[in-house]
Amino acid sequence: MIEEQLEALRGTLIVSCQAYPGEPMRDPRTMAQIAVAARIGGAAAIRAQGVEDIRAIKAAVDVPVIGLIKDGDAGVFITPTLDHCLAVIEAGADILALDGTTRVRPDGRSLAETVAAVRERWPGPIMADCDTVEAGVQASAAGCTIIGTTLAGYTDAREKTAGPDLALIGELRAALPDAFIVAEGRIHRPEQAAAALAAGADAVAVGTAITHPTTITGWFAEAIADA
Ligand SMILES: CC(=O)N[C@H](C=O)[C@@H](O)[C@H](O)[C@H](O)COP(=O)(O)O
Repeated sequence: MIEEQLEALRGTLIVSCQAYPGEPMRDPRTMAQIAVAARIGGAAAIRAQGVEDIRAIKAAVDVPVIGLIKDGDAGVFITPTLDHCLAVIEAGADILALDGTTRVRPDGRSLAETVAAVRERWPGPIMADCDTVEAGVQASAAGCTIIGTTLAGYTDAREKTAGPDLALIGELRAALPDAFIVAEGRIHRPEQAAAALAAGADAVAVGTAITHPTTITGWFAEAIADA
């Protein structure tokens, strides 16, 4: 079952549809419309934040929804505790995404304990948002189904690369030949998505460059100001 779900994602584009606290598009209906637009454009899965967005997007698209809950923006903040995991599952996500780093989690559980507790209740795919090779290896050993580079450059462990961390993708592929690896983070141009696959990723997740107009507008405004 999980194998079939992964095969359907191999070589595809995942689109992350998220608006941040206080932003004008922070509305589940808006996020669902963006998700449908991304689906029409070719997204094979949608990544969504928060119980309400997960529910709204699940009802609107016919592709898997990767669900997470962000709590805060420092330390462990992507689906940081078991309770957050259970809320994502309860909201109907097809794939559970959670922090996959080796850092201490707010509820005191390790990643392995969290995954084991989820597994007592739910058999679906789990995506670990990792920052290093060590984190990816640990997450894979803990039973996570998908290893993402989501947090590379967002912890103290690695420099933040300007584009995707292609070196980490290659290192993860070498360390985990059989893992399903998703390249995520700072993929801003189509050729970077292709490069991430060439570096060893099985699928590519893009957020900002497709679904965050404030940032995209800023890129253009800055280029004009500097011209
Ligand atoms: C670090 C963190 O909080 N990443 C979040 C994870 O869900 C999102 O804010 C990103 O938009 C997502 O990972 C996609 O990445 P990018 O927007 O760079 O294409």
